[in-house]
Amino acid sequence: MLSSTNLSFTYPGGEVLKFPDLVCPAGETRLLLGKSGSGKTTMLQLLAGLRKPATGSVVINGQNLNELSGAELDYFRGQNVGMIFQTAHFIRALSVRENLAIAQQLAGKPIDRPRIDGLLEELDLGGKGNALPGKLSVGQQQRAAIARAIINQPAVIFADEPTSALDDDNTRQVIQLLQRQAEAVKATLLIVTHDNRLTGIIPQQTKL
Ligand SMILES: Nc1ncnc2c1ncn2[C@@H]1O[C@H](COP(=O)(O)OP(=O)(O)OP(=O)(O)O)[C@@H](O)[C@H]1O
Repeated sequence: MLSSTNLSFTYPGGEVLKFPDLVCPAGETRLLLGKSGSGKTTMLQLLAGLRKPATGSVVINGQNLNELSGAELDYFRGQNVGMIFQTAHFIRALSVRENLAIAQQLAGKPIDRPRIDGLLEELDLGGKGNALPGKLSVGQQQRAAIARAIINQPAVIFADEPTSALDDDNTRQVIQLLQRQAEAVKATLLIVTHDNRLTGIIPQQTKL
């Protein structure tokens, strides 16, 4: 469950950016749409607690993010929020499997090897656990990024342009996987996109 009320933000010297209120139940997939520069990435950063709003509040799973200190917020994010970006960001010197293990440790959880291997298997990466992320194809990297985002069974998954680097086949596959995985852990899935391939298949949409 994710909700936001009265959010606004101002970059130094910039205009006030005001954002629509959101109420996203557990299990919902919603697109965040808007033209370039409208504030999609900024809103995602506010919702994920990566930036502090000038006004307003964000509530994830009953927790108002404004009430958390910096360290508490980092810990809360590790446990409750999964993030996927346009291109995947991994620790390059570590294998795919170790990248997932670190994500579990950062959330204060014990390393769960069977969950890691099961998830990789499910995302068609069963043979790639020992590979370095840089040795994977772009589509495989995006699936590994999905694995890392959901490894801790977050309440909310934020995806910022997750399909813009992918061809049609990989786009369809990645979105289906994301939705299936979000449903499996009953997460809210919020996708920032320009991608017209997604607007036809995901009816819940918020426009900036
Ligand atoms: N770090 C920053 N410092 C100052 N202004 C910024 C910064 N990041 C974004 N902005 C400004 O804030 C506004 C919203 O930017 P944002 O990146 O959130 O838009 P967006 O909708 O995600 O754009 P795009 O689709 O092009 O990625 C823009 O006017 C942008 O110029």
